[in-house]
Amino acid sequence: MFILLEYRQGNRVRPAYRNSYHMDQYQYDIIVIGCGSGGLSIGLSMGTMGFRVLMVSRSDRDIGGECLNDGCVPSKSLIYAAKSAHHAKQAQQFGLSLTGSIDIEKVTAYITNRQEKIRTHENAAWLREQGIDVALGEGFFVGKREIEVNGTRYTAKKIVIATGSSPTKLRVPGVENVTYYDNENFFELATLPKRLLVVGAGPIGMEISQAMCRLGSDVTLVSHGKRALPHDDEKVTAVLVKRLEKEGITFHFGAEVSHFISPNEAVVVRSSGNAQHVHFDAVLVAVGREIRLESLRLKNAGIAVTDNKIKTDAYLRTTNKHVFVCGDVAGSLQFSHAAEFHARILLNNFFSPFRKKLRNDHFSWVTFTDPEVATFGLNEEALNARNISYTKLDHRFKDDDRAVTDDYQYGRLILYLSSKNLVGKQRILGGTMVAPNAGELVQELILANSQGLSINAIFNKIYPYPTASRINQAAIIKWKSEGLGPLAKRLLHIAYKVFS
Ligand SMILES: Cc1cc2nc3c(=O)[nH]c(=O)nc-3n(C[C@H](O)[C@H](O)[C@H](O)COP(=O)(O)OP(=O)(O)OC[C@H]3O[C@@H](n4cnc5c(N)ncnc54)[C@H](O)[C@@H]3O)c2cc1C
Ligand SMILES: NC(=O)c1ccc[n+]([C@@H]2O[C@H](COP(=O)([O-])OP(=O)(O)OC[C@H]3O[C@@H](n4cnc5c(N)ncnc54)[C@H](O)[C@@H]3O)[C@@H](O)[C@H]2O)c1
Repeated sequence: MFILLEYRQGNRVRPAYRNSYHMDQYQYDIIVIGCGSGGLSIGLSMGTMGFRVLMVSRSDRDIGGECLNDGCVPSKSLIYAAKSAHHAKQAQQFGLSLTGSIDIEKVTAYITNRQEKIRTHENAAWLREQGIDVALGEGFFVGKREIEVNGTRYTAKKIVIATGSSPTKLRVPGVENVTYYDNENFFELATLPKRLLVVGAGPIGMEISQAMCRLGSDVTLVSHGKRALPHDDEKVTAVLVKRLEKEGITFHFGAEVSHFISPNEAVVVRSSGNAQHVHFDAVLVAVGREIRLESLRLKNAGIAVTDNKIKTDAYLRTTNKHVFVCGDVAGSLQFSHAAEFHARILLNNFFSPFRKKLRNDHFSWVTFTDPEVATFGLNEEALNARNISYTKLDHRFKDDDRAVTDDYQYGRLILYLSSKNLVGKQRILGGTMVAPNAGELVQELILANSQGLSINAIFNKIYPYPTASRINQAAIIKWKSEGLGPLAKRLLHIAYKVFS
């Protein structure tokens, strides 16, 4: 029933018609507060269907949200620049000689240029061309179905809050004296910090640490957690950490910055109590996200908040039945595609009597380090918690021909398979991979997982040799052949005698 617009691909959309059926009691059919990944998905889809849509953004530059302005797009552009530099250095083993060093201003210019390309279809004028009204300013509630922006009030049948999240600040003594970055100012770097201290080993800390190390910074990473990427499989993240250590990053896990002695010196204390001094020129803080709700004046709309989170039901509906949440502000998984997924659920529920709940059982994410870490479906903890029986495949890449030619024999794929059902069908319940381009390699596994396909869909597929994704089939073939018992082998021998 609904069309989810692929706005990031720059499709031009014009409403096929403006709806003739107006709910004149309200100025708009829908108001969306926040024009990031979630808000744009909802607003553009509703606009395409001819509904009267008002989108609210703090400013024109804020359209595109964190993903375009301070998140995915600048970080992936930075990673691309760093990867190019890394590959050039790698080519020295084949006789190429390199001179010179990275010009960070050129890297920053590249990042800005990529953002501007996307901004051509993520800005107020473009949205208005699509027939969507845009109000620029901080939006807040003044009633159950009414908001105010810059002194003007607007009403709508439904309102969606898609206001995102903000970086958690590091609050330790002396922090006010250091050169402090988080994702909101990091991508405008004017100079390359010679020594960069990164706090936090989540996806931001890991992706940016590697990129900056490859661009020439001496990177030290300090993280509370005992390991990197706490939401991914430990065995897989250990492979990544080993690779990054080889590239020159120093890790301090189970540790925190207790205080800064000077603008260039931090005291790092391990959970054992041992303290160590770390010297740096700049600090990048990536210790998670906060949801800021004060400015929305939610009380005016009867929207309840618990533990600084908007109270919602499984359908992303707040305690005000006309108001919904979408994206990071929902306080669930915080990714651009999670925000798009929320938008799909809301759009479905706006138009269908068969309402969908938010369920993350088939969700996936990728950390864009090199190698990438890709995770999808249910992990071991979730399977055990739900008492689901499973078989675990732990497949190494050491004998994979493509891993040999392209030098990534360290790769690893973990898959969780269901038990056979009554007709002998086995499904992929979840998995994780660490390898170059793992995010692309697992796509067929994600399809099998989300569509409930049998593992035979992978087993029977003909893969061109030597595509990297043959590893998915290799894991299943290896497991099936190891499972051949004496009886099965005997039957095969008999069949061979009889039929050949
Ligand atoms: C460095 C970094 C890298 C990332 N990389 C990835 C990645 O590779 N892949 C991925 O899937 N995710 C990634 N993410 C996460 C992703 O950026 C977010 O999950 C996503 O942008 C959230 O979208 P959203 O629509 O919920 O919120 P946002 O994109 O934050 O949009 C919210 C918008 O609402 C506006 N707003 C807030 N309050 C108001 C108000 N009262 N009135 C008007 N406007 C308001 C804000 O200014 C903002 O423009 C990354 C994040 C960071 C920080
Ligand atoms: N590739 C991607 O999809 C991608 C990339 C970047 C960000 N994101 C999204 O953005 C979110 C935020 O990323 P993030 O990396 O900031 O957060 P995170 O919550 O994922 O990780 C925070 C890290 O900081 C550590 N930490 C917390 N407090 C600390 C302290 N005081 N001292 C030292 N370490 C501390 C934690 O142990 C953890 O390692 C992610 O959860 C993800 O949803 C996604």
